Amino acid sequence: MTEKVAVLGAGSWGSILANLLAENGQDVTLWSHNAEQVKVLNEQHVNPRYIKDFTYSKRLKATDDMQSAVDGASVVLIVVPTKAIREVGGQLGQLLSKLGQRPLIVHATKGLEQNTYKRPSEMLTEEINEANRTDIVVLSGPSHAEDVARKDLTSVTAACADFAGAQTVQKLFSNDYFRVYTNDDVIGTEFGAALKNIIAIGAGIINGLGFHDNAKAALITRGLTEIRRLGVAFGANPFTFIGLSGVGDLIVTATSVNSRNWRAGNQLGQGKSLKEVMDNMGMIIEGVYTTKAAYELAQQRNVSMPITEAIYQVLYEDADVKTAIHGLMQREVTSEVE
Ligand SMILES: NC(=O)C1=CN([C@@H]2O[C@H](COP(=O)(O)OP(=O)(O)OC[C@H]3O[C@@H](n4cnc5c(N)ncnc54)[C@H](OP(=O)(O)O)[C@@H]3O)[C@@H](O)[C@H]2O)C=CC1
Ligand SMILES: O=C(CO)COP(=O)(O)O
Repeated sequence: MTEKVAVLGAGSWGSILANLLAENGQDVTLWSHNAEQVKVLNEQHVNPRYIKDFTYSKRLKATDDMQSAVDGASVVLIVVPTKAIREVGGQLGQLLSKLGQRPLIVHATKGLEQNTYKRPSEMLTEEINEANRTDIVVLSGPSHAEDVARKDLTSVTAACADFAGAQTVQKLFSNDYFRVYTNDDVIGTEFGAALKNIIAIGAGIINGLGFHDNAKAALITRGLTEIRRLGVAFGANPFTFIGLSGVGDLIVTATSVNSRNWRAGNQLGQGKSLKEVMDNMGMIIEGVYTTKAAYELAQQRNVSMPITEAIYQVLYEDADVKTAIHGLMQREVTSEVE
């Protein structure tokens, strides 16, 4: 059955997920707040600022009018950076209330809100009335937009407390190159998604400093331990962290030159300033913001996250990268298994 889907956010990931759904035969409208980008998408089927050398499906329509995208949609997919979730979610909530609609809400955003430390699904719960949504589903996992664009084989997770919601998303997105698993652990899925970006920055720093595979493997493994620690403190299922939205996403982000977080860390390791790195990226580097949120949250909850703390010192306290990484090796020795 063809579903009417609205995709809100036309950056790298939103535009490629919208394209995938259009290719799957869904009736998709992609909303962007940028009228010029919409014109180019509709007339030339390209989105060069975000995905280079790629032609989008002619089935995909774009608009800068959120109401026309959302009107009649049974599914709304939100793919904007964490810092824009409240604004876009709030606009959506008002529209759905005005239109009297109750769609399935899906999001693919990876981060935690500054100061409140809320997960994207918590923000959406607050911004969209219960009467105007069925379930909220999180779509997450190892999935670089560039790889999905070229139809590399990709597997991800659809997480929802209600199995039916996760299953709807599974059916909607799955095809012969994009395989969706279900999970009922929304908390673990969102913590894994947000926190892996911190470790990816660390892995980039390690590379930029000239360290090799041993250091990378150790950072990823111990990084996963502290991601799990914080997630479990908030009620996550520990097994989620050995799944696609946990270690899967950590591997793809902490080992790939396609990762914006890894590239940011790599440049920091090579001696560039954070400002220089952020000015040049042109796309969201979620890990920079998540590091601050996770560091503060870990302090508040008394959860040990030494790698996050070291990255925080580099990003926010102007610590020397080399000293911060060596500091991790000089801590008191301890047991691996908790
Ligand atoms: N890229 C990827 O491979 C993947 C990304 N993600 C996650 O998806 C989320 C989005 O990332 P991604 O698409 O890569 O980011 P990009 O930086 O590529 O694009 C962000 C998009 O959001 C738009 N946007 C930003 N603020 C607002 C706002 N207030 N209102 C409306 N639109 C806004 C931007 O518009 P403008 O052009 O005007 O700035 C842009 O179109 C992130 O949380 C990321 O971690 C998840 C999996 C894979
Ligand atoms: O989340 C991602 C892949 O799963 C994208 O990571 P980056 O934002 O680091 O590019």
